[in-house]
Amino acid sequence: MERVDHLAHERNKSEFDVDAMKIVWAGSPHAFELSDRISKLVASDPGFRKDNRTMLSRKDLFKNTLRKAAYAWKTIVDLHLSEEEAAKLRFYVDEPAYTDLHWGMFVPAIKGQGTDEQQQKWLPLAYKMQIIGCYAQTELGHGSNVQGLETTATFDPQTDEFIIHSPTLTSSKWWPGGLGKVATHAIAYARLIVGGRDYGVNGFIVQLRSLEDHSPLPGITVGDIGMKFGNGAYNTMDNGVLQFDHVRIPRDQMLMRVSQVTREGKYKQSDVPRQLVYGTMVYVRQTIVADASCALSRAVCIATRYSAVRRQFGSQNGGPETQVIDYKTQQSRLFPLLASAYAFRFIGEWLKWLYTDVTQRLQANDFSTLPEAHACTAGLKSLTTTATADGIEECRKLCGGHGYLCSSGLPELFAVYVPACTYEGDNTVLLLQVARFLMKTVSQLGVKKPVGTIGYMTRVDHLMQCRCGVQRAEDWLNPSALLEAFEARAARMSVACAQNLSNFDNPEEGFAELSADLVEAAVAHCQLIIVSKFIEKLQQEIPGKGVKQQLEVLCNIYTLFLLHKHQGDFLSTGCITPKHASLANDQLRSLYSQVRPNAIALVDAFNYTDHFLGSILGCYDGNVYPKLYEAAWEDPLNDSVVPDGYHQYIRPLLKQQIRTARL
Ligand SMILES: CCCCCCCCCCCCCCCCCCCCCC(=O)SCCNC(=O)CCNC(=O)[C@H](O)C(C)(C)COP(=O)(O)OP(=O)(O)OC[C@H]1O[C@@H](n2cnc3c(N)ncnc32)[C@H](O)[C@@H]1OP(=O)(O)O
Ligand SMILES: Cc1cc2nc3c(=O)[nH]c(=O)nc-3n(C[C@H](O)[C@H](O)[C@H](O)COP(=O)(O)OP(=O)(O)OC[C@H]3O[C@@H](n4cnc5c(N)ncnc54)[C@H](O)[C@@H]3O)c2cc1C
Repeated sequence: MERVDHLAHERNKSEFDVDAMKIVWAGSPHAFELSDRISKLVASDPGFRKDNRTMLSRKDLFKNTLRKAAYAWKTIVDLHLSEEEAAKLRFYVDEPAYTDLHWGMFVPAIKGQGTDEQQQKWLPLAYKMQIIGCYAQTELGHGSNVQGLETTATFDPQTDEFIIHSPTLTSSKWWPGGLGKVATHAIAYARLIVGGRDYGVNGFIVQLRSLEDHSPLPGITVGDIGMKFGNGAYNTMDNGVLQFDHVRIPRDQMLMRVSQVTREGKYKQSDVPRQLVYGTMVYVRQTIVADASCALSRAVCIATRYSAVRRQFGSQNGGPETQVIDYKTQQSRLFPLLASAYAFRFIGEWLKWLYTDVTQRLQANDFSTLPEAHACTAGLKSLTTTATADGIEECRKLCGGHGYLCSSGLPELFAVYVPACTYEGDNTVLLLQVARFLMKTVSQLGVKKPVGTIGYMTRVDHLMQCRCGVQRAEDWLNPSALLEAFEARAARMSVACAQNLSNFDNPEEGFAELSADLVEAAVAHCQLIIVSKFIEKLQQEIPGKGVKQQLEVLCNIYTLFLLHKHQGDFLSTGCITPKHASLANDQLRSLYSQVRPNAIALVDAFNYTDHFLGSILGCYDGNVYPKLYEAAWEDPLNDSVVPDGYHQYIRPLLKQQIRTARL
């Protein structure tokens, strides 16, 4: 049967080279080729089917995830896939699994915090998956407050071992992914106790399960913590609980890059900063920022295609009704999310560069950029995951009633995504870290020159009193006007917080009292980073007909949308006047009209397969209604015309009503 493209008329409207945009989105021709090839490989293999996920019981779902993970590994080995290809395969398989924590946290923790000898011993085993690891930091009683962890690792000089112990119920490890049912080993974080002295939290490699029959080793109590939010969704993951009862491990299983314990029981701190114990979190936060654009673009692709298919009201003389994408309200909700997906893509790329840079510096014992890397990863993780989780839910609403169906793909996407606002650092707690960094920067102005993402603070005197020069709506398209408005707002909010803080005798009390304002200042700073990196990206050469113009439109939408949404900040700090705000809004409306004919092509540029999207509403050909109709009949509830339970619960009720009616 010939495949009809119901969105062809939309694709014909586009004003730019979609193939060139696909390369910009992927990052390079090589990244595009890789992504395209692996996504098609996964989509065409029935072993990676995922359309029944929301209908399975937890046990069946979990077993199916184990099957897929093993099948993915077999595919990687059989096809001799490179590390890069394997990572893409995991991405397109699109099912959270214990392997994420093994590759995403266990391996990086050993690499970042292990000595050379430790890496040589453990990494080959982990690379071949002869051991499977998890990252066991969080406890029942403490997640955010890492220094409050209670698990102990006490050095026993008699036997040259550490004794790992959970002294209280609240010290039970709680949440680690992969721990519940799969991991054979953990990087367990525990308080290091040597000679009766507490040296704070450190990582230890602890074997949990037998490599022969998978039973927990003596002293280990381990299991799954139970069902989580949503059908399917993150329930493919075995988040676990773990208690240690005086479990002994050899001394050399303490990760010793940051600090060491000698055979004689002496504690030694190396010259790398203690914060490197937190290094794995910095790495993962950076990957989470890159992932935000993937999750948001997926939701936006579904909502954009469906908005072009869906018609409601407005028929004239019996003609077709209006496509809902043509309503200005729909555009004002959808297009900023489309622009955000692109903005997050580019900030993810930049953050990857920053992370690589800081890692190289750390290897050369240059720790100078670590505080900025921590502030950027923490702040951008917070900002992008919050916006993405909210954006996915907005996309569901943009799809009306059908968005609430699991077959739209949006409920599961939301349920899988939303814990990103909590894991790897609660988003508010992370913004407070950014705020601390900003307050330190302001307090050191004149003493230490701010560089990198806080470089704008060198012009603080100008930014405190500059006036916006915008006179006509088009003036808002000038990148300098936009940048200055965002810089002035961020600088003024930080300086105001710093001034308010100075009124407190006790700075910590002041910080706690003003924390809500500090979080807002941190948001302003992080938004400025995203805006400025988007603008920088556009200063580069970007090949392809009309590609750069489209990106300029998206950059302006992203920036002016933020200005509109946060106009309270911009007005109260005096960075702009109500007239400027109103002109910005006029400009935004005109930008929505410019993006409208290109909307479908802009989501096609993500190059997602129908398998990856997992959504009837977002399917490439836009043939939504027949597919929805067919899918309904495939629901297990429709296996029989008369439901199970009819004789037990419906028929007696109906009969009883007949008797009552006769009375
Ligand atoms: C199929 C086959 C496939 C094969 C191929 C496969 C390839 C596969 C690849 C798979 C990929 C999948 C991706 C993974 C998926 C993820 C899944 C989700 C996992 C989720 C895991 C987790 O969820 S895991 C737990 C995370 N749990 C937190 O996230 C706790 C937050 N809580 C804190 O993070 C701290 O506790 C908090 C608040 C800072 C206060 O810490 P505190 O009290 O000690 O600190 P203070 O505030 O006193 O800070 C003291 C000084 O340290 C500075 N500083 C603080 N942190 C710093 C840092 N990180 N780096 C540098 N510096 C730092 C600070 O700036 C101060 O500096 P200064 O003194 O100079 O001012
Ligand atoms: C799906 C999922 C997977 C996870 N995987 C892992 C894993 O693999 N390994 C692992 O070790 N952990 C894992 N975690 C745990 C996760 O890292 C923690 O839940 C997270 O760091 C938040 O900590 P918390 O739960 O203690 O939140 P809490 O700190 O208890 O937060 C509760 C509330 O208090 C607020 N709050 C806390 N402190 C402050 C403060 N100082 N100032 C202002 N407000 C504050 C927060 O903003 C939040 O609103 C996972 C969690 C989830 C949900």
